[in-house]
Amino acid sequence: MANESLENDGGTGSRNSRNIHFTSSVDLSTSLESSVQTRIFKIIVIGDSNVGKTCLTFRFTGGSFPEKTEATIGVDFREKAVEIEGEKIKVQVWDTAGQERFRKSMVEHYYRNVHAVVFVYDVTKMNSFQNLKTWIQECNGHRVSPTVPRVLVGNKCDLVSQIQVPSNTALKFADAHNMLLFETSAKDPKESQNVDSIFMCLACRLKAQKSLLYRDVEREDGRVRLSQETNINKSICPC
Ligand SMILES: Nc1nc2c(ncn2[C@@H]2O[C@H](COP(=O)(O)OP(=O)(O)OP(=O)(O)O)[C@@H](O)[C@H]2O)c(=O)[nH]1
Ligand SMILES: [Mg+2]
Repeated sequence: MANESLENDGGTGSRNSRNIHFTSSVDLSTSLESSVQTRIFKIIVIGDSNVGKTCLTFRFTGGSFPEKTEATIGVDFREKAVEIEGEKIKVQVWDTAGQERFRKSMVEHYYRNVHAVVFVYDVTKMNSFQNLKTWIQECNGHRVSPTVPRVLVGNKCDLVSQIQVPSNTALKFADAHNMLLFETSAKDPKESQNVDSIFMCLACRLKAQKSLLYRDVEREDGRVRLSQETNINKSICPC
């Protein structure tokens, strides 16, 4: 995947959105000094096309709802620096493509070294909820450890009159799969904090896993990819 560059940013023009670039690489030896500072948590966002994955990740990292999105091709990276109980952490969100034709060559990369998984459905589309089983199977099929935290997100709750997936049905499903359930809206500004809680809750759980390595660099094909700094959001654990 070295030097791979996918130009789509979901039409959002997000300044926090980054495509795949493994071009800014240096020898490991020259960058280790600064590598012990910040942990990076890789969180992937999975689900049917059109459920609002891009909008949710944009809301978390950019703080707003994108006016226009296009189907994600491959993956868009969005990153947010947060501070939890005094520790600076980078939350690296992988906004994946829901359409099979835009994701098939990328699936291995999605699940590789993933720290947490967010499964999204659209509360106004029963089909997107029923398809969660398939997304969970795909995740399990890629040897994602059961210890990797997973959460379930029902998006588009602002469309109250169109809701097809009852909360108690979603809750039962979440319980059965050992996941927390968030019902929210990427569009409704009043839900903004709730959207933040999805990712901050996962970051808090990951922070507690002391086994996760400290790193500011990632080995990729024998080289090292530098990560970029973004705004720091100080927070206490929302869980
Ligand atoms: N009403 C409402 N519309 C939303 C919400 N979130 C997303 N949308 C709309 O749903 C459509 C799809 O949103 P995206 O975020 O692009 O969907 P996606 O899951 O990233 O789709 P793929 O990239 O194809 O996998 C867009 O028209 C958004 O404006 C929400 O919370 N409420
Ligand atoms: Mg998308």
